[in-house]
Amino acid sequence: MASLISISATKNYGFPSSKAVFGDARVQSICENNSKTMISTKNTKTMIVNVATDISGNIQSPLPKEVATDGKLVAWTSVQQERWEGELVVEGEIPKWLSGTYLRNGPGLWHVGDYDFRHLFDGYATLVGLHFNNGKLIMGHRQIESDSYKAAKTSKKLCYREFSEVPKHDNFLAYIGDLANLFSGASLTDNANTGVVKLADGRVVCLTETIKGSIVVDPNTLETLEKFEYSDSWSGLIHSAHPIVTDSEFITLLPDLINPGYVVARMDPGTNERKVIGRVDCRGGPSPGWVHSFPVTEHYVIVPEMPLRYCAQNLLKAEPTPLYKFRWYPESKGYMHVMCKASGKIVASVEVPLFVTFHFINAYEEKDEDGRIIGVIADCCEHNADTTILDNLRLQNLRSWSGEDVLPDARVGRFRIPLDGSDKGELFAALNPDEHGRGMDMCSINPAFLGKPYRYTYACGAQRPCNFPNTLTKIDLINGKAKNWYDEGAVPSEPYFVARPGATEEDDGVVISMISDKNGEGYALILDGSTFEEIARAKFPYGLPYGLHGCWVPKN
Ligand SMILES: CC(=O)/C=C/C=C(C)/C=C/C1=C(C)CCCC1(C)C
Ligand SMILES: CC(/C=C/C=O)=C\C=C\C=O
Ligand SMILES: [Fe+2]
Repeated sequence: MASLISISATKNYGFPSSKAVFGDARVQSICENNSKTMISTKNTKTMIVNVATDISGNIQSPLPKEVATDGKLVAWTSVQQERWEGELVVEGEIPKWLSGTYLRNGPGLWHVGDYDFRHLFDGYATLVGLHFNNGKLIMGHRQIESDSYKAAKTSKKLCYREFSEVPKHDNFLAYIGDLANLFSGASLTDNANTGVVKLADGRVVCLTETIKGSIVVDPNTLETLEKFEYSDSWSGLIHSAHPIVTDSEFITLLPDLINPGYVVARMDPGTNERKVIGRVDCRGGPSPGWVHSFPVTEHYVIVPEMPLRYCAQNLLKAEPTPLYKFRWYPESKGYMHVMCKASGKIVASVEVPLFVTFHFINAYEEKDEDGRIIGVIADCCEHNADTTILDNLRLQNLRSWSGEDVLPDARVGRFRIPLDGSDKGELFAALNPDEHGRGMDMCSINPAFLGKPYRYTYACGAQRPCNFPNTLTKIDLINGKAKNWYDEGAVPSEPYFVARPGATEEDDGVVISMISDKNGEGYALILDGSTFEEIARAKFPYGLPYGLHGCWVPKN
């Protein structure tokens, strides 16, 4: 395993050295000082790794140790150690133009001491970086140093409210205190485990659904730099985990739990100040629908009002409910609202069939022959209005798969929202879901097509039977066809499209994914965006846990 790592050359720090064996590769020397370990191998190359500590603060071996996984999938197993960095051996050829860093964030550590978390979304954030340069690939991973993670490490217990986990109280007074802290936001997690975005001003921010869980990181070292604090006076505690981020724009959606509705806000590059674009009141009740993501078109922000709504009673509960902090309100119906980016005015608000989605894929404006905008198309990974997907993502379910086909069906849900004043919109499958095995989530597109008519999306699909999306799929929304990549027993993470500089075709680029394979190992996979064939892969020193979303930081 370790022999697959070609170790990168660095300067000699001149520390005293000793001999050791590095996996099955002969290590000539290991030099240690406080926090850095320098490892040299026969071929004179050297790698710097940081001394790793586990969640209890115990020093772990700085070396990538043999994976204690009994050769089984590690996608749902806590990361082996706090951090690691080294060069990977590349099989195949990484295009020389691919120059920059792919960052992927996600929950990667699901326990504090002996206590095991229950839901995928509870895990402490693990940031993985793939640094591409001139056909070479250096990988690193590192835990994000949120207050929540640091407090758990120090006190050896859960200290903040995570997605489904709530700290235990010693007595009734402590419980009352915790409730007060829930309303002030003090007890909410800042565990930024959902995604990572590169802002137009260059800052790289890890995010989750709590506003306080926005953390600035260094894309090169993966180091936690500081909290991202908004300088405006918006007092809400939560936001969409997926803002719209481009080289010029940052748009976010703030659900209002007190006066059910959503505030749409923009933040200019170089500032931390959100400025309100507009507000939309909910049409159903009693609270706003969960809004993990939302799409935009060139002129509009699309605000989804999903019948799976935030639920005050469930927020107060100490034990997870089947729908966690949410409740399914089919009688409240589902709606799609269209807000003009320039004026903040609502130009359409339509009732749509019931839907369940985490991720919108893209949206665009439909025009008539005279070029007049007549409607909006908004595509999402839609779970057939079935909320069971949320409970499927419980770790016990993910870890205990015994071969049955238990992944609920999903499709590319396409909303058609008329802009002619009609009060109903449509929702239908954009292509036959069998094309992608009736599994569909964790999507990406060519970012140049954000908000515009587009043809391709990349996502995770299904080869059944399965309990989790297990393929990578390239979907052609014009021809209604999908091409699928599959490695038996493996779990691939979000396929992320990076366009070739100067490309004119929408799918001219590469697709990057990280794979947890059935043997407990893992690798970075590079597919050609056009043919969807593998062009390169590079094995990790050990398998990594599943991660959610990524971003691309080009080398400047
Ligand atoms: C990982 C992921 O995709 C989603 C994470 C969501 C989180 C951490 C949600 C946290 C919440 C609380 C701690 C209380 C308030 C409600 C809610 C936003 C669900
Ligand atoms: C991983 C996932 C759903 C998979 C089901 O098909 C959802 C992740 C949501 C948060 O980012
Ligand atoms: Fe997400």
